[in-house]
Amino acid sequence: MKLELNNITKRFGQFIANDAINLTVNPGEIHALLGENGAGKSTLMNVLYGLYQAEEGDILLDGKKHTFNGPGDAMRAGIGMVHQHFMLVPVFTVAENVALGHERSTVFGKLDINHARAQVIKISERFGFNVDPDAKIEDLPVGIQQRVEIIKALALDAKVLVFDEPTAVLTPQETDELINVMKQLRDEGRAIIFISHKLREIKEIADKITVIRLGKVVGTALPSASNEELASLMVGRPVNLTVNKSPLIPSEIAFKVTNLKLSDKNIDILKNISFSVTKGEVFAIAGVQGNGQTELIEAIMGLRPEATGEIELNKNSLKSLSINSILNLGVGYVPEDRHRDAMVSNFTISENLMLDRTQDSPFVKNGTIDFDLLHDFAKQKIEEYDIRSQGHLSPIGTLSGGNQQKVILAREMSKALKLLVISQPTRGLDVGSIEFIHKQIIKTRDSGIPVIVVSTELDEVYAIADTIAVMHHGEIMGIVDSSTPRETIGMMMAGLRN
Ligand SMILES: Nc1ncnc2c1ncn2[C@@H]1O[C@H](COP(=O)(O)OP(=O)(O)OP(=O)(O)O)[C@@H](O)[C@H]1O
Repeated sequence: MKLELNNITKRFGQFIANDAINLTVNPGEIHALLGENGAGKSTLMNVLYGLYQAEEGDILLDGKKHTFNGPGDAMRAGIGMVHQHFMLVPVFTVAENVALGHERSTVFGKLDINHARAQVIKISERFGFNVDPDAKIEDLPVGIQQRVEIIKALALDAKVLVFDEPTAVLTPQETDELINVMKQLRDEGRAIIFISHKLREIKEIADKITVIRLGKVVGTALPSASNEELASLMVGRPVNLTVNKSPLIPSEIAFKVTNLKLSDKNIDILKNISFSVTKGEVFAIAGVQGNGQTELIEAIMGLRPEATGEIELNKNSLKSLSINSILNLGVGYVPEDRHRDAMVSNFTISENLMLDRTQDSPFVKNGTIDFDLLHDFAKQKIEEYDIRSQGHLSPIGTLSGGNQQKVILAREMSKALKLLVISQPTRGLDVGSIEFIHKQIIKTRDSGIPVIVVSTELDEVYAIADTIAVMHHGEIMGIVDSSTPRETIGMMMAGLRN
């Protein structure tokens, strides 16, 4: 089915998120949408899926005009969406989730779980998905949950499929598998829209690329374009993807973990972890997601009191301190799940910039908040971090994913720091913002602060790390310096000791 979006304009108040956008996607084509954080990609997809109604413009499927008042209309017309944040009901089974939302469709009639189960099995077999129709969503890893979203779309035989940053939360192997599935869907003649900030993936699978900036289409490109060409088309200026940094100056140990152990139901999650970080050092923890990195950071931040071993910052034990006490010591913390742990959606940007700053808060005087000071601070950070929004009083939930991440980074990196702990610093950020955040991390390091970064992106690890530790199955496979070849790191990620 051919999709045409003609002159789509979507406003939020005075703000124009999509400005007369034209996009045509043919059957059997993977069409990538590329654009900076806040460029308007997700908004356009939400218009297509009936979540938003455009003020102007038309949606055409095989030349026929459609109006979608909700996702149900879009789904029935043959549009499927795999969301950035899954829209599944966690306490329901896979089959129940597949049946949900389809209840008014002719395919399912009423909530027909048996039919849904059969569909799950059939589609799983076709794509080699290995998904159990009776498993509960909340018990499944993210990679499998995503497959459920794909099954849900295919159960209604979606002819146009939208993948909005589907690889952001996947392991490299899951990404490769997803890329194969997308190719298979294309070869079956479906029209596919793919949104990603990862130029490598776009170049690997896209047939065409449309670039959006500030709500407008600014150009198209072929997958053969260089990274630099794509980046500058997207950001509107040249982007330098390598960070300049001076060599690590040997210094005293500021942070130390000794024999940290954690187990859950007799399974060892952290096995005797020991490492130290000096002042002014970026210590990166690499590894495939799910090898204990999350739990290690949680233990450091006081969120895993059951862990044994020692954790010290400037020779003071952090063990048995609460997360609040640790934050109040001057630890900046950017958690991996920003929605759950780092922001309050309906609070403004200003209010979110103040969160967690209870004791040392520069914005609180005599027990009251100095709003003028807070708003000035927010305006300054919006400028400095290039946070695209309608101002400091916008609720953070209305910002694009990448811009939400920038607010959290701005808050944590602006504290009087003794230690900075960041998980997946640039997840969901565009290349221009990645360049900026990497520079900020190096600036923090150069001011003598120890920095711990967890990242599943090897490019990122190499761009900023002085020292690299690789985790595998809850263990550190080796601690090496950043001149170590990628192959060695890759072998450690697969479980071989250095
Ligand atoms: N419900 C809303 N209310 C107000 N403004 C909104 C709303 N939804 C989106 N916006 C604004 O529209 C702009 C486009 O956001 P959108 O999420 O489409 O960007 P994006 O290109 O998908 O970015 P990212 O790459 O960061 O996900 C942003 O500036 C955002 O703040």
